[in-house]
Amino acid sequence: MRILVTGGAGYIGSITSAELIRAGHEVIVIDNLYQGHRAAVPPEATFIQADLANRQELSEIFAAYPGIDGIMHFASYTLVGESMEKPMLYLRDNVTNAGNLLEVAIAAGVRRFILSSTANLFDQPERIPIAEHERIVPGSPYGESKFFIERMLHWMARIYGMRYACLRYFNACGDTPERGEDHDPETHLIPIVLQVALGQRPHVTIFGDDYPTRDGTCVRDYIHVLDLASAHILAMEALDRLGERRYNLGNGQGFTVREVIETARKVTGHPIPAVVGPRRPGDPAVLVASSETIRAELGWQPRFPDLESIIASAWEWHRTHPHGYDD
Ligand SMILES: NC(=O)c1ccc[n+]([C@@H]2O[C@H](COP(=O)([O-])OP(=O)(O)OC[C@H]3O[C@@H](n4cnc5c(N)ncnc54)[C@H](O)[C@@H]3O)[C@@H](O)[C@H]2O)c1
Ligand SMILES: O=c1ccn([C@@H]2O[C@H](COP(=O)(O)OP(=O)(O)O[C@H]3O[C@H](CO)[C@@H](O)[C@H](O)[C@H]3O)[C@@H](O)[C@H]2O)c(=O)[nH]1
Repeated sequence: MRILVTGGAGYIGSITSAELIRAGHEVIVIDNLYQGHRAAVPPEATFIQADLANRQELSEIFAAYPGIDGIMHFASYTLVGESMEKPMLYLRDNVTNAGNLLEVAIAAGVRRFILSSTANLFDQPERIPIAEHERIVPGSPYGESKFFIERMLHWMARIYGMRYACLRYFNACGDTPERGEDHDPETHLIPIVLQVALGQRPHVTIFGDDYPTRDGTCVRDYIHVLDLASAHILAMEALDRLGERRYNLGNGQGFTVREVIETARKVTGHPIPAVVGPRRPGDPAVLVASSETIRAELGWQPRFPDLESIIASAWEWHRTHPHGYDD
C-alpha cells in the first residue's frame, strides 16, 4: 500500500514508517519538523516538509501523490502537561489540523485512516485494566482534542464511508537501534531518567507521591514503540473488513514512577537520584490498558511485554546517541 504518514519524522511515526517499509509498503512522510528530525525519516520514504495547518499545501501534496491507500496520522501536539498550560494549541490546532487533513483526504478519495489516540481519554476509569467500553472522560485539553478527532472520524465514516481505527496508546516507550525518542524539551519519564544516567541531569523529579497507588506515585502502562508500530500495520491491513474501530493499546501491566526509576537503575547500573516534587496537573493516578479487543480481532501480540527489556532498548539508543539525532 501507499501510506501517507503525518508526523513521520517524530518518535512513533518514524519507527512505524521504518516498519511499514520493512513490511513492503510505500511511505510518504509529511512533517513540519516542529519536534521531528529529518534524520529519523527512513531513507526509502518520500519526505515532504509541510504543516497540516496549511490546507492549500495539503491539497497540492495529495494532487502530486495520487493513489494514497491510507493515512496514519501521528502529527500533533502531544503533551498532557503542556495542554493544561496552552489549551488552545490542543483544542484549536490539533483539531483544525486533523480536520484539514481529513477534508483534503476525503476529497482525494482516501478512505483508510489510523489515528494516534490516547489513554488520556480515561481520566476517571471505573475499572482497571481499561477496556474500550470505559466511560470517556478526557483528562486534559490534549485528551479532549483526541476525543474530538475520534468523533470527527465517526462522522466521516457515516457520511463518506471512511474506514478507520483509533489506536489509544498508553505510554509509548523503548527505542530501536536506529531510531529513538528525542524531544526538545524532553518531558517523558523514561528518556528523562536515562538522561540522568548519562550525567545530563542531576536527578529526576517524581511528580507527586501522594496518589492512591502502591507507593504513592502514578501508575502507567508502558508499551514498546515497535509493538505500537505492529498494531498500526495490522490495523491498516485489516481496515477494509474492520470498518470503524477503537482499540486500547498497552501491555496490560502497570508500573509506578518509582518502579520505572528502580528498573532503570538496574539496567544502567547508575544510582539515578530522584527527588519528589508536586503533582503535574492533568495526570490521572492509574492508567492501565486492556488490549483484549485488538488481540482477539487482529491477533496483535506485544513482543516487549516486560519493562526491563523496554528500558534496555531505550538505554541502548540513548547510550549510543547521547545527544539524540544531533550526534
Ligand atoms: N508518546 C506517547 O506516549 C503517546 C501516547 C499516546 C498517544 N500519542 C500520540 O502519538 C502521536 C505521536 O507521538 P510522538 O510521541 O511520536 O510525538 P512526536 O512529537 O515525536 O511526533 C509528532 C510529529 O508530528 C510533527 N508535527 C506536529 N505538528 C505538526 C503539523 N502541524 N504539521 C506537520 N507535522 C507536525 C512533529 O514535528 C513531530 O515530528 C501523537 O499524535 C501523540 O499524541 C503519543
Ligand atoms: O519528569 C517526570 C516525567 C514524568 N513523570 C511521571 O511519569 C508518568 C509518565 O509521564 P510521561 O512520560 O510524561 O507520560 P504521560 O504524561 O503519561 O503521557 C504520555 O502518555 C499519554 C497516554 O497515557 C499520551 O497520551 C501522551 O501523549 C504521552 O505524553 C506520569 O505519571 C508523570 O507524572 C514524573 O514523575 N517525572
